[in-house]
Amino acid sequence: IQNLFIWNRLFLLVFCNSTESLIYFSLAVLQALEDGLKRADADPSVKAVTICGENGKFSAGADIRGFSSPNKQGLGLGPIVSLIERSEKPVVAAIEGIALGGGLEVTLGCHYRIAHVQARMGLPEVTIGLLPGAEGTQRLPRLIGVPAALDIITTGRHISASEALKLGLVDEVVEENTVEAAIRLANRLIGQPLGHRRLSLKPVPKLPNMEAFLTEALVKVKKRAQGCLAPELCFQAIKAATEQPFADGVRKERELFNILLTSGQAKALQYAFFAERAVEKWTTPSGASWKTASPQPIRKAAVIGLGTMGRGIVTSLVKAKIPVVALEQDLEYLNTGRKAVMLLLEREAMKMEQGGQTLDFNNPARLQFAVDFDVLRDVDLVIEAVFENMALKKEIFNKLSRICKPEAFLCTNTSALNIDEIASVTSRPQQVIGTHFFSPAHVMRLLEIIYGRHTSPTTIATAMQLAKVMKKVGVVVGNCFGFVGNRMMFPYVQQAVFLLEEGSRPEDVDQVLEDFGFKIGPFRMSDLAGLDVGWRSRKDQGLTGPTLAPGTSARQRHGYRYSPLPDLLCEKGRFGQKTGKGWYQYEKAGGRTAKPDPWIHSFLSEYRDTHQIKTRFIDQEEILERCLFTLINEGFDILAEGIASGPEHLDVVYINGYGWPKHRGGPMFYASTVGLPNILAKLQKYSEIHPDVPQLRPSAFLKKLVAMGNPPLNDWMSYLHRQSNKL
Ligand SMILES: CC/C=C\C/C=C/C(=O)SCCNC(=O)CCNC(=O)[C@H](O)C(C)(C)COP(=O)(O)OP(=O)(O)OC[C@H]1O[C@@H](n2cnc3c(N)ncnc32)[C@H](O)[C@@H]1OP(=O)(O)O
Repeated sequence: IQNLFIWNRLFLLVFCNSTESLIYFSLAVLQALEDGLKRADADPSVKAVTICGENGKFSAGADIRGFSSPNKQGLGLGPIVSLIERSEKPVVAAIEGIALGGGLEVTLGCHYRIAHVQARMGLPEVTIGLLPGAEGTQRLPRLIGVPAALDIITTGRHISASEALKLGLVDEVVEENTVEAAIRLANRLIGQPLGHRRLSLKPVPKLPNMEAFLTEALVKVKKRAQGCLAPELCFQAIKAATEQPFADGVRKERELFNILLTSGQAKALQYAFFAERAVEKWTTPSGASWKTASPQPIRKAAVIGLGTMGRGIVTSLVKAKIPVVALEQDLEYLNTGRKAVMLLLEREAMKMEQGGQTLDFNNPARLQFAVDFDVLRDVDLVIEAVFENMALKKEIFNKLSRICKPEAFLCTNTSALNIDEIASVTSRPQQVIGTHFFSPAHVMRLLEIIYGRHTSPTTIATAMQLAKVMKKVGVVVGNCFGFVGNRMMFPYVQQAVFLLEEGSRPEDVDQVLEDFGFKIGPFRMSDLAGLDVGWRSRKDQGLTGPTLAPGTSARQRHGYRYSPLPDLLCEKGRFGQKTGKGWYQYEKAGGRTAKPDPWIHSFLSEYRDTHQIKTRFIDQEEILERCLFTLINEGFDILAEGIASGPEHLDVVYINGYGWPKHRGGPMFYASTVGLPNILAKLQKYSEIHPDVPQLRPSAFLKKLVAMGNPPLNDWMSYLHRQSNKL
């Protein structure tokens, strides 16, 4: 696993691992590192040591899977870092590619660090629910000071070599061969004193107002953490470095690390890390798979429609360096859209400049605006992003099918519409695919990729590749109303509204779900998205509006419970933030600060009186269970129907597109922690109380899993013998 060379009085320790392209520490690597260091120390012919990675990558840190294995790999790294630091012979780290987590902590034990100009460094442990537990929380503040260490450790962000140089994290940045530069430096250092380079012996640089700084920093860390434990414990470990000698700080670090390691949050976050990577390996029930399908190159793309979604999609494509044509129906819409896109791009360019990057968008070869479909003749891929109207989308796709070159891919940005119906008006249904972006599209990471009955594996692979280039998480799902995300969202929002009928207020329901960890509760979310969006869809479905059959009961549709509350609000022009009033009131139309609205409270009382609904007190447990368990229940149906190929797909969708708290691992992971028998029992209870709500009736798949003894989440799919896509 490790190559050790004695070469010209220099000991070269090379991390390498024959089976993985990334080097992460297994027990064997740690053991070899320790043995190598001891050998170098004991051999009088060795005068200096250089540590580097194989194949141009230093190390991705500890093997994350090891944290949930019984012998907890990686936990022995701290003493090895100390061993490096104590070495009487100069040790130089040659950082190429990445040095993350334990990888970077190893370099902190080294006496000098040289990085390649393209190297990235970071301590991302916080993102997997941990802290840098190999003495990193004690060494980093000593090296670069408390504010910078706090930022790097509590956010887990990666930093570039040039930033690392500015911060003093590395001593030198080189453009050529890093290992040779490190060897040269190590040779120069032979016989030089090393005491001042041992970080454990250095004091933490003082700040004139350390106490006030830490108090303020803690408030910020907690606010950003939104219920996640790791950032705060990272903070505590760094604080210990400012207050205690190194050895005591290390003891505190270990204590805090163990709290995190045994917390459910670390497990959930590590599950989320692997889930995100698992969804890249997509498959469909018909046997198409990432293994056999190859993406086609996208050299030029087009976006049709410059509304909110289109603007964000254009911005994402420009940022991904894909030349793009932005198309609108007429010059007036085009000019409005162009202004909005340019504004977004200017803001993005400013953000990127702060990170030392540039964004070129004033070049017509990169970004072109047009009203004529003829400009689409040479594009490789079109993303249609007009509003949700089947007739309009079909008209556009028919036109695209005639104008675009035969090999061009046609994508529709839709949140619920039938991909097959849209594809049916083209002569190339195999190249039609749904790409459901989330608003704002240049910010949100999720891209739901929906294959239709005829979509080819190449088309899916191309859409997935596009997601990757746009730095999004693509999740391949089947075609059904609402796909995965919105389909699971419908029962959740529906329960939230039913709870209002029964006695809750919007702010009560939102509070419970925000305390659970959602970024915003269902009512704040509806106000943000606009209540008119759902209203239009319900009118299209004939659930409300002029097409509703006369005499239809106000609170029933097709024999099931229905709440007209959102329709009534829309009829009063309360569309949410955009009109300054929705489930909440806002300071003005377009305002962002939601305030509970006494008008809504009396409107709800009147409504309950009119429909003779007895108001009752609804506790937090019921709010949480009814909202979350119906969402999860729908998830089990989705899995049973083969709309998604595993629970991790649903979890990745929810974490990246719906503000589900990542430290709870996603809805299906959460279900596995609550226990499927508990979920089933609660759904049965609520379903008996509300027999007219089919969404509360437990999914057959959930029942089956409980009957099979509540197997672990990894095994769920093996209990489905045959998957079939409903559409
Ligand atoms: C008491 C002492 C305690 C602790 C000491 C040390 C703690 C740690 O070091 S914790 C680990 C810290 N490191 C990380 O969090 C890095 C995680 N990895 C990444 O961020 C990325 O993988 C990457 C930036 C390193 C590379 O990104 P990319 O090139 O996009 O590749 P992938 O993400 O697709 O990864 C490829 C492949 O490798 C697996 N993998 C990556 N890092 C780890 C790891 N640290 N442990 C285990 N596995 C890792 C990843 O899952 C992919 O696997 P598959 O190909 O099977 O999907």
